[in-house]
Amino acid sequence: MPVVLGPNRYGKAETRLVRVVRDGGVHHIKDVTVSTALSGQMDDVHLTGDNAAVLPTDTQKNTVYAFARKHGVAEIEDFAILLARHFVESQPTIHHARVEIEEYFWDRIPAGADPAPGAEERQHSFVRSGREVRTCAVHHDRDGTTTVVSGLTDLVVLNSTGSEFSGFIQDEYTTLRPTKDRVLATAVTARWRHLSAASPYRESYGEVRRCLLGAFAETHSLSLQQTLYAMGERVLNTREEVCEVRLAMPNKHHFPVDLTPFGLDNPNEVFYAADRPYGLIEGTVLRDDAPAARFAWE
Ligand SMILES: O=c1[nH]c(=O)c2[nH]c(=O)[nH]c2[nH]1
Repeated sequence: MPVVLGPNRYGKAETRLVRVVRDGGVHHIKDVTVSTALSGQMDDVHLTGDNAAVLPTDTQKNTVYAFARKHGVAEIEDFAILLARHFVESQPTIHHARVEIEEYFWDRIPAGADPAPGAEERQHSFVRSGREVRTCAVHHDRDGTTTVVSGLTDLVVLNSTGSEFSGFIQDEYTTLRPTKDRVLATAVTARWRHLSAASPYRESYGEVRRCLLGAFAETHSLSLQQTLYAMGERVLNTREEVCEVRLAMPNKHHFPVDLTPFGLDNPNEVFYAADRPYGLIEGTVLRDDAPAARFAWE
Protein backbone atom coordinates (compact mmCIF):
# COMPACT_ATOMS: atom_id res chain seq x y z
CA MET A 1 0.00 0.00 0.00
CA PRO A 2 1.63 3.30 -1.08
CA VAL A 3 1.88 5.80 1.77
CA VAL A 4 2.64 9.51 1.55
CA LEU A 5 3.56 12.21 4.04
CA GLY A 6 0.63 14.49 4.81
CA PRO A 7 0.53 17.93 6.41
CA ASN A 8 3.04 18.37 9.20
CA ARG A 9 4.56 21.04 11.40
CA TYR A 10 6.93 21.09 14.32
CA GLY A 11 8.02 23.54 16.95
CA LYS A 12 8.56 24.30 20.61
CA ALA A 13 5.36 24.30 22.60
CA GLU A 14 4.79 26.46 25.68
CA THR A 15 8.06 28.28 26.19
CA ARG A 16 7.55 30.13 29.45
CA LEU A 17 8.96 33.65 29.41
CA VAL A 18 8.86 36.42 31.99
CA ARG A 19 10.34 39.72 30.87
CA VAL A 20 11.09 42.39 33.47
CA VAL A 21 11.48 45.98 32.34
CA ARG A 22 13.39 48.08 34.90
CA ASP A 23 12.33 51.70 34.75
CA GLY A 24 14.56 52.91 37.58
CA GLY A 25 13.03 51.38 40.68
CA VAL A 26 9.69 50.84 38.96
CA HIS A 27 9.45 47.43 37.35
CA HIS A 28 7.02 46.17 34.72
CA ILE A 29 6.50 42.50 34.00
CA LYS A 30 5.29 40.59 30.99
CA ASP A 31 4.41 36.97 31.67
CA VAL A 32 3.79 34.90 28.55
CA THR A 33 3.84 31.40 27.12
CA VAL A 34 5.05 31.18 23.52
CA SER A 35 4.46 28.25 21.17
CA THR A 36 6.09 28.11 17.75
CA ALA A 37 5.27 25.73 14.89
CA LEU A 38 7.14 25.70 11.59
CA SER A 39 6.52 23.93 8.31
CA GLY A 40 8.15 23.82 4.89
CA GLN A 41 10.64 21.58 3.16
CA MET A 42 10.29 18.77 5.67
CA ASP A 43 10.03 15.71 3.43
CA ASP A 44 13.59 14.55 4.04
CA VAL A 45 13.50 14.69 7.82
CA HIS A 46 10.39 12.48 7.81
CA LEU A 47 11.33 10.16 4.95
CA THR A 48 15.11 9.72 5.28
CA GLY A 49 16.07 11.24 8.61
CA ASP A 50 18.15 13.97 6.96
CA ASN A 51 17.90 16.94 9.35
CA ALA A 52 19.55 19.52 7.08
CA ALA A 53 16.32 21.50 6.64
CA VAL A 54 15.39 21.48 10.32
CA LEU A 55 15.74 24.52 12.56
CA PRO A 56 15.77 22.73 15.93
CA THR A 57 12.94 23.35 18.34
CA ASP A 58 15.64 24.16 20.88
CA THR A 59 16.79 27.02 18.63
CA GLN A 60 13.20 28.22 18.31
CA LYS A 61 13.00 28.41 22.11
CA ASN A 62 16.32 30.25 22.33
CA THR A 63 15.13 32.73 19.70
CA VAL A 64 12.11 33.55 21.86
CA TYR A 65 14.37 34.43 24.80
CA ALA A 66 16.92 36.30 22.67
CA PHE A 67 14.20 38.36 20.97
CA ALA A 68 12.67 39.17 24.35
CA ARG A 69 16.03 40.66 25.38
CA LYS A 70 16.72 42.42 22.08
CA HIS A 71 13.27 43.73 21.20
CA GLY A 72 11.31 43.56 24.46
CA VAL A 73 7.78 42.16 24.63
CA ALA A 74 5.22 44.89 24.16
CA GLU A 75 1.95 43.68 22.65
CA ILE A 76 1.93 39.91 22.25
CA GLU A 77 0.73 40.21 18.63
CA ASP A 78 3.73 42.37 17.71
CA PHE A 79 6.15 39.95 19.37
CA ALA A 80 4.52 36.98 17.60
CA ILE A 81 4.72 38.76 14.22
CA LEU A 82 8.41 39.49 14.80
CA LEU A 83 9.16 35.84 15.57
CA ALA A 84 7.04 34.39 12.77
CA ARG A 85 8.58 36.63 10.13
CA HIS A 86 12.08 35.93 11.46
CA PHE A 87 11.75 32.15 11.14
CA VAL A 88 10.39 32.31 7.59
CA GLU A 89 12.66 35.06 6.33
CA SER A 90 15.90 33.74 7.85
CA GLN A 91 15.56 30.07 6.81
CA PRO A 92 14.92 29.11 3.18
CA THR A 93 13.59 25.68 4.23
CA ILE A 94 10.92 27.20 6.48
CA HIS A 95 7.90 28.27 4.45
CA HIS A 96 5.33 28.92 7.12
CA ALA A 97 5.40 29.84 10.80
CA ARG A 98 2.68 29.86 13.40
CA VAL A 99 3.36 31.61 16.71
CA GLU A 100 0.83 31.44 19.51
CA ILE A 101 1.17 33.44 22.71
CA GLU A 102 -0.78 33.46 25.97
CA GLU A 103 -0.38 36.37 28.36
CA TYR A 104 -1.13 36.29 32.09
CA PHE A 105 -1.87 39.55 33.86
CA TRP A 106 -0.28 40.77 37.07
CA ASP A 107 -1.45 43.70 39.21
CA ARG A 108 0.74 45.85 41.38
CA ILE A 109 0.19 45.15 45.09
CA PRO A 110 -1.41 48.37 46.29
CA ALA A 111 0.62 50.46 48.69
CA GLY A 112 -2.56 51.25 50.65
CA ALA A 113 -4.14 54.52 51.67
CA ASP A 114 -1.54 55.15 54.35
CA PRO A 115 1.71 53.75 52.92
CA ALA A 116 4.07 52.45 55.54
CA PRO A 117 7.83 53.02 55.30
CA GLY A 118 9.16 50.82 52.53
CA ALA A 119 6.01 51.28 50.44
CA GLU A 120 8.20 51.91 47.41
CA GLU A 121 8.71 48.14 47.36
CA ARG A 122 5.33 48.01 45.68
CA GLN A 123 7.12 49.23 42.59
CA HIS A 124 8.33 45.69 42.13
CA SER A 125 5.69 43.63 43.96
CA PHE A 126 2.87 42.04 42.03
CA VAL A 127 -0.13 39.82 42.60
CA ARG A 128 -1.31 37.50 39.84
CA SER A 129 -4.52 38.92 38.47
CA GLY A 130 -7.75 36.96 38.57
CA ARG A 131 -8.45 38.26 35.09
CA GLU A 132 -8.73 36.39 31.83
CA VAL A 133 -5.80 35.12 29.77
CA ARG A 134 -4.99 37.15 26.63
CA THR A 135 -4.09 35.14 23.53
CA CYS A 136 -2.92 35.55 19.97
CA ALA A 137 -2.13 33.33 17.00
CA VAL A 138 0.01 34.71 14.18
CA HIS A 139 0.75 32.97 10.88
CA HIS A 140 3.37 34.15 8.45
CA ASP A 141 3.74 32.54 5.06
CA ARG A 142 6.54 32.60 2.53
CA ASP A 143 4.25 34.44 0.09
CA GLY A 144 4.44 37.42 2.48
CA THR A 145 1.00 37.03 4.05
CA THR A 146 0.68 37.59 7.80
CA THR A 147 -2.59 36.81 9.57
CA VAL A 148 -3.33 37.82 13.15
CA VAL A 149 -6.00 36.44 15.46
CA SER A 150 -6.24 37.99 18.92
CA GLY A 151 -8.26 36.59 21.75
CA LEU A 152 -8.96 35.84 25.36
CA THR A 153 -9.94 32.82 27.40
CA ASP A 154 -11.58 32.39 30.76
CA LEU A 155 -13.36 35.73 30.90
CA VAL A 156 -15.84 34.63 33.58
CA VAL A 157 -19.08 36.60 33.62
CA LEU A 158 -22.50 36.25 35.26
CA ASN A 159 -25.88 37.94 34.98
CA SER A 160 -27.99 37.26 38.07
CA THR A 161 -31.17 38.11 36.14
CA GLY A 162 -32.14 39.23 32.64
CA SER A 163 -31.94 35.72 31.22
CA GLU A 164 -34.72 33.42 30.06
CA PHE A 165 -34.87 30.10 28.28
CA SER A 166 -38.21 28.82 26.99
CA GLY A 167 -39.99 27.78 23.81
CA PHE A 168 -37.53 24.97 23.10
CA ILE A 169 -38.35 21.53 21.65
CA GLN A 170 -40.18 19.23 24.07
CA ASP A 171 -39.78 15.56 23.23
CA GLU A 172 -40.23 12.43 25.33
CA TYR A 173 -36.83 12.98 26.99
CA THR A 174 -37.27 16.63 27.88
CA THR A 175 -37.43 17.39 31.59
CA LEU A 176 -36.05 20.96 31.53
CA ARG A 177 -38.60 23.50 32.67
CA PRO A 178 -38.94 26.77 30.77
CA THR A 179 -37.70 29.70 32.81
CA LYS A 180 -38.30 33.44 32.59
CA ASP A 181 -35.60 34.30 35.12
CA ARG A 182 -32.37 32.41 35.48
CA VAL A 183 -28.70 33.01 36.24
CA LEU A 184 -26.64 33.23 33.07
CA ALA A 185 -22.95 32.53 33.59
CA THR A 186 -20.14 31.60 31.28
CA ALA A 187 -16.38 31.63 30.81
CA VAL A 188 -15.89 33.33 27.46
CA THR A 189 -13.29 32.18 24.98
CA ALA A 190 -13.21 34.72 22.17
CA ARG A 191 -10.91 35.01 19.19
CA TRP A 192 -11.06 37.77 16.63
CA ARG A 193 -9.41 38.03 13.24
CA HIS A 194 -7.80 41.29 12.23
CA LEU A 195 -8.26 42.68 8.72
CA SER A 196 -4.53 43.41 8.53
CA ALA A 197 -1.38 42.83 10.55
CA ALA A 198 -1.18 46.54 11.41
CA SER A 199 -3.89 46.87 14.06
CA PRO A 200 -3.40 48.96 17.21
CA TYR A 201 -3.28 45.80 19.31
CA ARG A 202 -3.22 47.33 22.77
CA GLU A 203 -6.21 49.59 22.23
CA SER A 204 -7.98 46.93 20.19
CA TYR A 205 -7.74 44.36 22.97
CA GLY A 206 -9.17 46.71 25.59
CA GLU A 207 -11.98 47.83 23.34
CA VAL A 208 -12.96 44.35 22.15
CA ARG A 209 -13.03 43.19 25.77
CA ARG A 210 -15.22 46.18 26.63
CA CYS A 211 -17.61 45.30 23.76
CA LEU A 212 -17.86 41.67 24.88
CA LEU A 213 -18.60 42.62 28.48
CA GLY A 214 -21.01 45.41 27.49
CA ALA A 215 -23.03 43.20 25.17
CA PHE A 216 -23.14 40.37 27.71
CA ALA A 217 -24.41 42.72 30.42
CA GLU A 218 -26.86 44.70 28.27
CA THR A 219 -28.50 41.90 26.29
CA HIS A 220 -31.73 40.60 27.79
CA SER A 221 -30.97 37.00 26.96
CA LEU A 222 -33.48 34.55 25.52
CA SER A 223 -30.65 32.03 25.06
CA LEU A 224 -26.89 31.93 25.38
CA GLN A 225 -26.80 31.60 21.58
CA GLN A 226 -28.54 34.97 21.26
CA THR A 227 -26.12 36.52 23.74
CA LEU A 228 -23.16 35.06 21.83
CA TYR A 229 -24.36 36.63 18.59
CA ALA A 230 -24.94 40.00 20.28
CA MET A 231 -21.39 39.93 21.67
CA GLY A 232 -19.80 39.19 18.30
CA GLU A 233 -22.03 41.73 16.56
CA ARG A 234 -21.08 44.44 19.08
CA VAL A 235 -17.39 43.85 18.39
CA LEU A 236 -17.84 43.99 14.61
CA ASN A 237 -20.02 47.11 14.75
CA THR A 238 -17.51 48.89 16.99
CA ARG A 239 -14.07 47.82 15.83
CA GLU A 240 -13.29 48.32 12.16
CA GLU A 241 -9.95 46.46 12.40
CA VAL A 242 -11.81 43.21 13.20
CA CYS A 243 -13.58 41.18 10.49
CA GLU A 244 -14.49 37.92 12.24
CA VAL A 245 -15.19 36.84 15.82
CA ARG A 246 -15.32 33.26 17.08
CA LEU A 247 -16.81 32.58 20.48
CA ALA A 248 -17.04 29.51 22.69
CA MET A 249 -19.16 29.87 25.80
CA PRO A 250 -19.87 27.08 28.28
CA ASN A 251 -23.25 27.48 29.95
CA LYS A 252 -22.24 27.43 33.61
CA HIS A 253 -25.57 26.16 34.89
CA HIS A 254 -26.90 27.54 38.16
CA PHE A 255 -29.75 25.35 39.40
CA PRO A 256 -32.11 26.70 42.08
CA VAL A 257 -31.92 24.36 45.08
CA ASP A 258 -35.18 22.78 46.24
CA LEU A 259 -35.44 23.95 49.87
CA THR A 260 -39.00 22.72 50.44
CA PRO A 261 -37.76 19.67 52.50
CA PHE A 262 -36.56 22.26 55.04
CA GLY A 263 -39.80 24.23 54.96
CA LEU A 264 -38.12 27.06 53.05
CA ASP A 265 -39.00 28.76 49.81
CA ASN A 266 -36.34 29.65 47.25
CA PRO A 267 -37.29 32.74 45.26
CA ASN A 268 -34.30 32.40 42.92
CA GLU A 269 -31.75 33.13 45.63
CA VAL A 270 -29.94 29.87 46.44
CA PHE A 271 -28.27 27.99 43.56
CA TYR A 272 -26.22 24.91 43.02
CA ALA A 273 -23.42 26.01 40.66
CA ALA A 274 -22.93 22.87 38.60
CA ASP A 275 -19.51 21.95 37.32
CA ARG A 276 -20.36 19.40 34.62
CA PRO A 277 -21.85 18.52 32.28
CA TYR A 278 -22.29 21.95 30.78
CA GLY A 279 -23.90 23.24 27.60
CA LEU A 280 -21.25 24.44 25.18
CA ILE A 281 -22.36 27.17 22.83
CA GLU A 282 -20.00 28.02 19.98
CA GLY A 283 -20.40 30.36 17.06
CA THR A 284 -18.79 32.63 14.51
CA VAL A 285 -19.94 36.15 13.65
CA LEU A 286 -18.33 37.82 10.70
CA ARG A 287 -18.69 40.74 8.33
CA ASP A 288 -20.40 39.66 5.15
CA ASP A 289 -17.46 41.10 3.19
CA ALA A 290 -14.75 39.51 5.37
CA PRO A 291 -11.76 38.50 3.24
CA ALA A 292 -10.81 34.82 3.06
CA ALA A 293 -9.30 33.64 6.33
CA ARG A 294 -6.70 31.44 4.62
CA PHE A 295 -4.65 29.81 7.39
CA ALA A 296 -5.56 32.31 10.13
CA TRP A 297 -7.53 29.79 12.25
CA GLU A 298 -5.34 26.72 11.69
O1 LIG B 1 -29.14 29.30 26.55
C1 LIG B 1 -29.36 28.08 26.44
N1 LIG B 1 -29.27 27.47 25.24
C2 LIG B 1 -29.48 26.13 25.05
O2 LIG B 1 -29.38 25.61 23.91
C3 LIG B 1 -29.82 25.38 26.19
N2 LIG B 1 -30.11 24.06 26.38
C4 LIG B 1 -30.36 23.90 27.70
O3 LIG B 1 -30.63 22.80 28.25
N3 LIG B 1 -30.27 25.09 28.37
C5 LIG B 1 -29.94 26.03 27.44
N4 LIG B 1 -29.70 27.36 27.55
